[in-house]
Amino acid sequence: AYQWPSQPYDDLEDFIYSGQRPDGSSMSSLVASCKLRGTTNTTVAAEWTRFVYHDTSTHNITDGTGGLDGSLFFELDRVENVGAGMTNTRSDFSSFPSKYISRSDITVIGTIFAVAACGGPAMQVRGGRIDTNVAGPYGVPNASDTSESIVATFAHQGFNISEMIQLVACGHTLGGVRYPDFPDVVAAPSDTSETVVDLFDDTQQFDHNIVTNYLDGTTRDPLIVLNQTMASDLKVFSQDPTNATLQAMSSADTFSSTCVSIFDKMFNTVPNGVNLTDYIELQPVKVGNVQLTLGDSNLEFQAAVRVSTVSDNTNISMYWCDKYGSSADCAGGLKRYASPVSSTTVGSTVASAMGVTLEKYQFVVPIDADQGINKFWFDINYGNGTTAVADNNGAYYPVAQDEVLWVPSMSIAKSATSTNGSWFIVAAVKSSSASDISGLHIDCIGRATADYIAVNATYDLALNNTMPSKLGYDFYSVATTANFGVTMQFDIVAEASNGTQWIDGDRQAGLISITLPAASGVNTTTSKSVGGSGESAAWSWRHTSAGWLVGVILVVVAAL
Ligand code: HEM
Repeated sequence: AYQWPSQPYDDLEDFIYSGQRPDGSSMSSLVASCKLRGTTNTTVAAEWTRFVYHDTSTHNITDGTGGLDGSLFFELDRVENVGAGMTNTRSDFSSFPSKYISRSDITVIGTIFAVAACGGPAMQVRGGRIDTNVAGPYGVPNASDTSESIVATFAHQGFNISEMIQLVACGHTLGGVRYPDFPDVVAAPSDTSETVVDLFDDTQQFDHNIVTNYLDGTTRDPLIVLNQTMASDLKVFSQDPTNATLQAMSSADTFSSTCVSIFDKMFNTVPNGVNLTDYIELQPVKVGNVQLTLGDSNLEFQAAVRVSTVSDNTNISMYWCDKYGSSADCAGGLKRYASPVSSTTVGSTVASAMGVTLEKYQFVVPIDADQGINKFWFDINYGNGTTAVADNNGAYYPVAQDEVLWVPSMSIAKSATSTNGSWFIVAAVKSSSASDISGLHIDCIGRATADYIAVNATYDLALNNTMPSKLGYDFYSVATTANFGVTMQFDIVAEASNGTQWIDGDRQAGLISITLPAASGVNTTTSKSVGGSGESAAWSWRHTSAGWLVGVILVVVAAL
């Protein structure tokens, strides 16, 4: 069962289903509602879907090289990749790769956002693709290629004739062919400064019209009915003279299920040696944005919990145990709890296609430095008679350490207008441990760079005497110098002389300038029952009404 924390799963899951980066910038919204690209009559979704196939195309099934590895980002000057759609897509994707989500993962996730945005199925994908930083071999078929050459090219990529037909039909249900990129196919409009896209079928939707129109002879597909030298879809489809492959995908349902399975094969076309993650499933309750840091007069703890299928009556509380003092680890049953400071509706086009609504509840609470926090969990009252406790399968959500903490409020974001500027990073180290610490550094990575190449760098932090100690912490800082691009993620690592390491991991420099709402008030309870869900510090059960019943029985048995 899924357990938090779990990278890269956590970041992939949240990006796929929330559709956005941790700082709120949404990739999914770029394609939502099957949006048209600018003033053209093709869609952003179509451009993104063409892009994924062209990255796949460098795969060589014989020696296992190439495939989805992000090489396409360096191949757009090739004739096989001509078209404004390709450069638009590269630019759309460029700010979203992150520590655990590669450029090639973004390319795949972009396609599932695209398909779902245009009424297609919600597809599940894996993560873990590894990017190359150089162009790969040539490999995309050109419309002018002979039938034999097109078949051989797909075979080289690992697709047989029927899979080739399926892949082309599933791709060419979206978008079309544009003048001026393909003047040999599409006739020039009267005003040649315009972009005209001749669509493959009459709809912008991800639907089976591309198939039925071909089968009943009404197709308008420009790669079938226009310039016959360039009639690549005709060359592809007529490899099966009986049309059995297209017949088998000529209903809405069979088209959808065939495309899910052939796209899955395409998405998993990666170089040998790349181990993809499991399929990334939606977690009904997902914890994120967890951070313990220093506020003005207290420590401050933040966490967000994303919950599906909530209503206006849904009520959520965060509970936690102290780390120090007489109530450490909820001794005596003492728990603290607070309400969220805000909530936001999130959700990618994939979540919408699944019919799921997602709400992210943000918690910000003051923590007394003498009490600390060692674990937290959530009590959810859905408001419809159902309650649940989200406690990480009984393990609770741990707060790993408080020896070294990032302080975003004292750190400084690089200038928004400069791509080159540095981030000023401040870490707080417990004064009681400071003398024991033999090394303090940050390991940084930026993947959203101007040249698409990940930048890694490590910096030592030095004691900053201009920042007086407070709340039992000393302050250390460093100004980064490498050009990490739009966002940077880092781990702060402190090493004690006895070899112990304390890590404040997976911090996001992109969160520096984000102002959080004021902290909520903190309540305290020693009651065994939390919010009617039967939760207690000593034991817990997570299952809604049935869990509550089991809880009542256990309480009765315990009382006897
Ligand atoms: C024989 C193989 C293929 C050939 C020769 C071919 C050729 C083309 C051409 C010439 C265009 C017009 C591009 C433009 O004007 O920007 C196009 C568009 C497109 N292709 Fe393919 N294609 C092939 C296979 C595929 C596959 C396998 C997929 C995806 C699975 C795909 C997805 C798309 C999409 C979505 C568009 C529309 C792009 C837009 O509207 O901007 N194609 N294709």
